[in-house]
Amino acid sequence: MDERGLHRLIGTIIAPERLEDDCAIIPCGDLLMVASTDMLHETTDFPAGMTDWQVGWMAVAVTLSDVASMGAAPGQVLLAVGLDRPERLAGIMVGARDCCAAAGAELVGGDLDAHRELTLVSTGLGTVAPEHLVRRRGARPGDVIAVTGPLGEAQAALVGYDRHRKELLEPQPRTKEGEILGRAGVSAMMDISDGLALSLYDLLAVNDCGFSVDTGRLPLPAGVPEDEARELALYGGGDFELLFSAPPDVLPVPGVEAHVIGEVIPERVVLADGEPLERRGYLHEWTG
Ligand SMILES: Nc1ncnc2c1ncn2[C@@H]1O[C@H](COP(=O)(O)OP(=O)(O)O)[C@@H](O)[C@H]1O
Ligand SMILES: Cc1ncc(C[n+]2csc(CCOP(=O)(O)OP(=O)(O)O)c2C)c(N)n1
Ligand SMILES: [Mg+2]
Ligand SMILES: [Mg+2]
Ligand SMILES: [Mg+2]
Repeated sequence: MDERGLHRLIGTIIAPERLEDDCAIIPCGDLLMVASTDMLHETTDFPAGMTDWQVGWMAVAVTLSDVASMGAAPGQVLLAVGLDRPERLAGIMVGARDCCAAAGAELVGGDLDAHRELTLVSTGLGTVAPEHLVRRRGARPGDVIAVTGPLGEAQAALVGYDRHRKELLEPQPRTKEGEILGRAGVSAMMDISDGLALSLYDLLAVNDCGFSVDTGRLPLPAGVPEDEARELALYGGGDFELLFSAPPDVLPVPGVEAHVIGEVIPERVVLADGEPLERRGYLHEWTG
């Protein structure tokens, strides 16, 4: 069983539309509030050699990336820390604060507990005008598909390409880009935490159309042989670029690096170079 299967179970207990986007969407006066919460663990998310500052940074970055994917402006972050050793706390909190500051967000609260395995849960809030909200649903045939930067760099670092360690350990949430893209009128958006292929299948699940990618157009990690780089770009996790669709005349968007990688098609399939794309990537799994 993997997390997507268990999401279907959650969708029988709370409204399944609640699971369709990277964030929950909550009315907030004339605006909408978006809210994301994400859990990270030492063994699955913090590679050996990572500093405490980087641990705090990453925990905030992953949740602000979800806020950005809705077209929202980042606002507040709360960080719950299940702490294995007290001497780690200061570094973690400073990393979290610095990531908030870099994105224009504020660290306003959290929780603290003793825990055998270092476990961080970050909650991010943002706001957006209803007309600028972007959801995963909304892609239309004829739209282009684009991403905000190179894919596969985090996974490249995990398989030994040390030049990409900074991208793995200090992911940059695309908060500025998300807000600009929301105002520019992109039709659907999400962040790519689990790899491009899985993300395209997540979009497929909530849209009435399909997605066709030209692998020759993927922005690849530098310094990696091309075949391996393409594999990392399609299936590697931990990148945190934004994936979006938009009517072709929306691009280019000033202030946003956008790489067009394909187009939205009427058929409900995900294709790479005209062939069905494998549905695999970074998934939490339960054995037994
Ligand atoms: N245990 C849960 N209970 C309720 N909603 C959940 C739960 N886990 C995930 N979700 C919701 O499902 C959606 C997708 O979550 P997830 O796959 O973690 O997205 P992301 O990769 O963007 O963090 C989000 O809207 C999230 O709030
Ligand atoms: C050991 C290890 N593998 C991979 C990564 C890269 N990475 C960071 S977060 C993440 C996936 C996103 O985490 P998840 O808990 O799935 O969050 P969500 O998709 O809900 O945002 C990955 C693959 C990592 N940091 N450490
Ligand atoms: Mg996401
Ligand atoms: Mg999540
Ligand atoms: Mg994930």
